[in-house]
Amino acid sequence: MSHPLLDVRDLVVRYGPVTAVDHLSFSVDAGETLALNGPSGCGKSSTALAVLQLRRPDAGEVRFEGRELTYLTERELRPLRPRMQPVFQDPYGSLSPRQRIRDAVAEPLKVHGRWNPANGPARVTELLDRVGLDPSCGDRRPHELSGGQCQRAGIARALASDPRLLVLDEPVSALDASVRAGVLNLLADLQDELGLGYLFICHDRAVVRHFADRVIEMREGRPVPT
Ligand SMILES: Nc1ncnc2c1ncn2[C@@H]1O[C@H](COP(=O)(O)OP(=O)(O)OP(=O)(O)O)[C@@H](O)[C@H]1O
Repeated sequence: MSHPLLDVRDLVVRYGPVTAVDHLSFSVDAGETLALNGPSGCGKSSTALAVLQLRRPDAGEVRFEGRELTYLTERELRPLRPRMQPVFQDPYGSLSPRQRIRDAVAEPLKVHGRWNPANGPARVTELLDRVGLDPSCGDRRPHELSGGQCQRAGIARALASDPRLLVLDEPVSALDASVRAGVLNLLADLQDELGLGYLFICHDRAVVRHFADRVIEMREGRPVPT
């Protein structure tokens, strides 16, 4: 039986007395972009963290490729984590400042036991090329790249794990308007090519309308009619 790539039912995230996500349900298919849109504090990032199981939800179900994640231990989650990758807002903050870009992109291959000294370096160069970065960028550190280049490097690192779902938490919000379109076009091309599902979190309604197949408008942890 076919199932959505990601199926979230009645998700609840609380921080003490604050209910950040209040019985939210949605699904994302392969090759589809679902956007969560809404003002600061409406629960978008809390939803992203709960989907990724980086913060365990207080209630609800998160099914990824048909498998319920909320009951799994960290050990059981480990083999699934490469398949659902985050891309965060701050391109500099999501890469280690001392690590060369080439090593940052190679790291997931090494961690997941897919590094082969014979073709690993070529795979890294291929990933850099796929996100529109010159191979020379691989020798630099994050602060030696522009914000847009750095975000592309973060996307290359996410792709190194061969993900099926990208959780994109405000991926272009820290970028100048002039480089935003380039990164969004890259994400659209990657989706077409690889059939990736995107959970796209963005407070900018114009960007969301342009980029997403479907939009959930959120207020206070809940969907509101658009
Ligand atoms: N670690 C935390 N501890 C306590 N409260 C938190 C924590 N993280 C988020 N919150 C609260 O949960 C609610 C939802 O926050 P969340 O960051 O998920 O919203 P958001 O829509 O992503 O906002 P932003 O765009 O500003 O990041 C807010 O009221 C916020 O103050």
